[in-house]
Amino acid sequence: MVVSAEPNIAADASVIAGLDYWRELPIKQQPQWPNAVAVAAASAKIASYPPLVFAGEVDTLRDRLAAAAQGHAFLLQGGDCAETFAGANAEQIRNRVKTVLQMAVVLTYAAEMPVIKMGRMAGQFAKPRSSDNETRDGVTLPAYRGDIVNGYDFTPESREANPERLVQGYNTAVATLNLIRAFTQGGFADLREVHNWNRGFTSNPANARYERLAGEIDRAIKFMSACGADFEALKRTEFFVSHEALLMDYERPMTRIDSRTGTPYNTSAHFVWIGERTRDLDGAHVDFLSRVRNPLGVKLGPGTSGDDALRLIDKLDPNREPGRLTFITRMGAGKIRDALPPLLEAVKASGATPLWITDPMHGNGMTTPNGYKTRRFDDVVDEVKGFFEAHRAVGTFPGGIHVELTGDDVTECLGGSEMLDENSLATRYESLCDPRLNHKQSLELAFLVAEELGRSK
Ligand SMILES: O=C[C@H](O)[C@H](O)COP(=O)(O)O
Ligand SMILES: C=C(OP(=O)(O)O)C(=O)O
Ligand SMILES: [Mn+2]
Repeated sequence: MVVSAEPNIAADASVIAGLDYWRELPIKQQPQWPNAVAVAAASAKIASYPPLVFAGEVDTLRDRLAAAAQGHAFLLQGGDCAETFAGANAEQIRNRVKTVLQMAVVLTYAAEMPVIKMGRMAGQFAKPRSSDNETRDGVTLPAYRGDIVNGYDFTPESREANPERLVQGYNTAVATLNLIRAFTQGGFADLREVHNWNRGFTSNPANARYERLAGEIDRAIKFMSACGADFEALKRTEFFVSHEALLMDYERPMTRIDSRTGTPYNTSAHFVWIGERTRDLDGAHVDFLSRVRNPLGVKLGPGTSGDDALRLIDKLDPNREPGRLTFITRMGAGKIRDALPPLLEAVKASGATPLWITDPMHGNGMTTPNGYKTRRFDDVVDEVKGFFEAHRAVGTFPGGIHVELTGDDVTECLGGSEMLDENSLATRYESLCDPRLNHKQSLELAFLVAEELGRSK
């Protein structure tokens, strides 16, 4: 990746060779591609395309996350469980960006600190699955693994992994990121406008409980305005993109040597994370990601021991670099109060200071009798509360939230102020994988997290 007229710094041959060492290691959750030659051709094509992000932006994000790890910023990470190619249209991208911006205003006010805005966007196309296959009415086909691998339609043709989708994934990520940059740099993110959208939400009698906080923000903005604050600067905002680094035939060709430093960056996103199912210490994903400079996340489920966390730190952040490592805990509302404190204690005792954030979605899944994967809004909120309680008890900083959400009015999660029930799930269930908070549920969560942030001060 040539980024300047400065002399290019080449990577050591051993660094480049190391980027392929994962091929020697056990690997999980990869598709059964029918045609290895076509996969190699697609990966080579992707490798020849421009990076999505510049390494300097990735470094900026690392600095921002370092501030969060030290208790001076809060991370808001959100977006679809599985982005789709069809969903990469102006309206749906706008709604998601808008939702994250609206949540961020509320959280910024409550936390009294910067909120780092990050989408599960522009690359969240590959899914790990509990089962390799899906059976419907006695017919068994490969599971849907995300649009970058195969189609959702339940036919043998659609479910076969198709390497052309790798290139389509790249192109869709490019188009998505381009629009995100346009929205967040071009005036759409204007603080006053975003706050007005929130007034629309709180003026609904169902959300009266949040009216007081919205009123306070209103007064704060009027005060800033009266003082002559530079609202021009507040028309733009930083926005980072992230996804689970799962599909190696995409992640490897997107990894390039930064000409400024001679070190590898995964240029498919600013931030990538390793999922709960692929975080084996001796596995391919951990090895590969240990070699890139991006800030990394690792999902930690309820079975994680203190020792597991410490060994992940040693492997992924041996130099204890501020902002390098984020632990994304996803314990489940019923387990977090028991499972999280010992982890926090063990890591704290080691002297390491990763950023801790909560994913209150993935430990709270359930399936309704009529077959919908869903989550209860109350469980999501309860896990967030348990996260804050655990950090308060141990004296560590609850540094952010990671949520599956959409800006659309879907009916995928139960509850919230609209009180969605099991019968309403069928009305507008669009997720191809896990259920997302809809626009209103997302805003409501932001107001509830704001209350917790207030308590933590
Ligand atoms: O998003 C996370 C996983 O991919 C998802 O929860 C797996 O779902 P499954 O259990 O239906 O395979
Ligand atoms: C697969 C996911 O989560 P986890 O690895 O925590 O199960 C996800 O974030 O969509
Ligand atoms: Mn998910």
